[in-house]
Amino acid sequence: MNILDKIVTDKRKEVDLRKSLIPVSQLEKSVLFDYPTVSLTDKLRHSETGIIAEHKRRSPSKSVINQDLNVQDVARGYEAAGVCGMSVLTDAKYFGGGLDDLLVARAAVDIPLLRKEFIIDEYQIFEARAHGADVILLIAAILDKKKIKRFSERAQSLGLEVLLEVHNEEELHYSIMPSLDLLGVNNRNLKTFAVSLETSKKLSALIPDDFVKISESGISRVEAIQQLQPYGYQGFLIGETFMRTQNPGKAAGEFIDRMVI
Ligand SMILES: O=C(O)c1ccccc1NCC(=O)[C@H](O)[C@H](O)COP(=O)(O)O
Repeated sequence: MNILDKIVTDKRKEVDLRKSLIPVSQLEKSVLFDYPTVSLTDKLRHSETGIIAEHKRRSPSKSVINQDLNVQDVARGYEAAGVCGMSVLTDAKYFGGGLDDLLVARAAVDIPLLRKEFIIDEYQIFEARAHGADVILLIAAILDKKKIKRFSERAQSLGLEVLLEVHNEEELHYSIMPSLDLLGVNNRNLKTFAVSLETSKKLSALIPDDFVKISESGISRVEAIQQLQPYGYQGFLIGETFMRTQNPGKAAGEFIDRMVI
């Protein structure tokens, strides 16, 4: 079993339990459920830098990254740095996150928030809305075409934007559809953990121009972004590079300063 299979197997059990504890009708009563959302797509289209900064305590590929920080400080630091959006990992078992992290970030900042999660059930989209997300992630590698359509339409009906993540040409072919807002290419092979910016470069020409393109994972230097921009990428998802430091907001600010010189 590869890591994605393991995560999905555990996620199924977790989601079934959560559903039995908190019904959708209760999520719909959350104060945040009807709050206006903020568009990450618009922010990225009008940004010169396009940074989406992630809150990530640990990961299957790197184990512990940084468990000592306070999500509120990280979120405020990222916002002050001028990032376009923040990605909040909500998986507990493999990434040390949780839905509470999303709530704390929502209370702290106004920038668009991405719920970074392994979504396998519509229920998780209602959870995302109820906990203050503006955008959800759908990972093509763990969904079929029917589910991508159903989940993305559901998300948009709730006022959320949808970031679809792909890793290869095959995923791109079956998953592109009008109910998506953003197309992300993950440079990390989630089966082997090998990271290569070539994946973003190779797939860029296959992504229709009407989608905002995001390159995800393995970005540690401004030069990487300068290499990717000519391929049409307007968004860059960065986690470890910022989270390894004691002050991720400061690290993001310094990174952005180097981009605009
Ligand atoms: O990061 C991992 O090890 C990982 C393993 C299995 C599934 C997903 C994984 N990461 C999720 C992400 O997509 C990244 O957190 C995100 O793109 C930021 O990547 P990085 O800048 O390399 O931390």
